[in-house]
Amino acid sequence: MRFHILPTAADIHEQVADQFCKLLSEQPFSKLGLATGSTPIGIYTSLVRRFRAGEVSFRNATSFNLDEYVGISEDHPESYHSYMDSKLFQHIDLAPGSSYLPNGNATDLQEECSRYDNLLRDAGRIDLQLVGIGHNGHIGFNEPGRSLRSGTHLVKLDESTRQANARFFDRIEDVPTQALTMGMDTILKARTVLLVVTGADKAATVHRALTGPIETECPASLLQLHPDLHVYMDVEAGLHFTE
Ligand SMILES: N[C@@H]1[C@@H](O)[C@H](O)[C@@H](COP(=O)(O)O)O[C@@H]1O
Repeated sequence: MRFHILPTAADIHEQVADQFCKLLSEQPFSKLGLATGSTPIGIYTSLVRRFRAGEVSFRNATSFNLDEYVGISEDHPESYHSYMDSKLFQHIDLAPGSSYLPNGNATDLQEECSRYDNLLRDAGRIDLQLVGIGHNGHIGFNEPGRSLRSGTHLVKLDESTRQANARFFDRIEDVPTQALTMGMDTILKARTVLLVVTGADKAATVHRALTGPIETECPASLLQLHPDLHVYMDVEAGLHFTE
């Protein structure tokens, strides 16, 4: 586990974008694991800027997202399809058909989970997996519980997750109650995982996840088992690691 505690979130955005650019220049056919939420937005902004400056190309890359809500359409402004399109995909040269997200509107959600797992299996290991962390220690939408699932699966979102994500919706009632998420096994199989955490409100969560017991009640704690985990925190999020 390598810790990078940086002065500001902006520093993290640049360093993480550097990692993506370095990988793509060395291995243009890389498989990228992408995340949503507010934390990675600055990383995507930096990648778009570097693409426009001719510093990076995604032409030969493939991307897989961690998760998607169930019950809102793909073109809903808060769907993760819309998020990825507006923050990254429509601004870069990733080839059409090379970016994958689970389909939260599939008529048969179990079949959709199998389809996504088959795509992931056929693609092989993800080279660089970006993840954030929820306040309750979730990764993707792998919520705390007595057990965790290895593959892509349907989850009932925690009330605390719905409350946390309510800021993106008009009303709490509009926040979906379910989602599809990549499972922990797929995340842990990625060659390199970049965990990005910013803000004082996540300090206790990330400290518990990375120094506490490995337990399904804190899905992010399983990242302790990963052989190439890089943790990027700003000083606020990294508070308990430096005191
Ligand atoms: N499914 C996403 C996660 O992938 C993300 O890590 C988490 C934290 O989001 P934020 O970065 O907005 O705090 O929220 C969502 O629930």
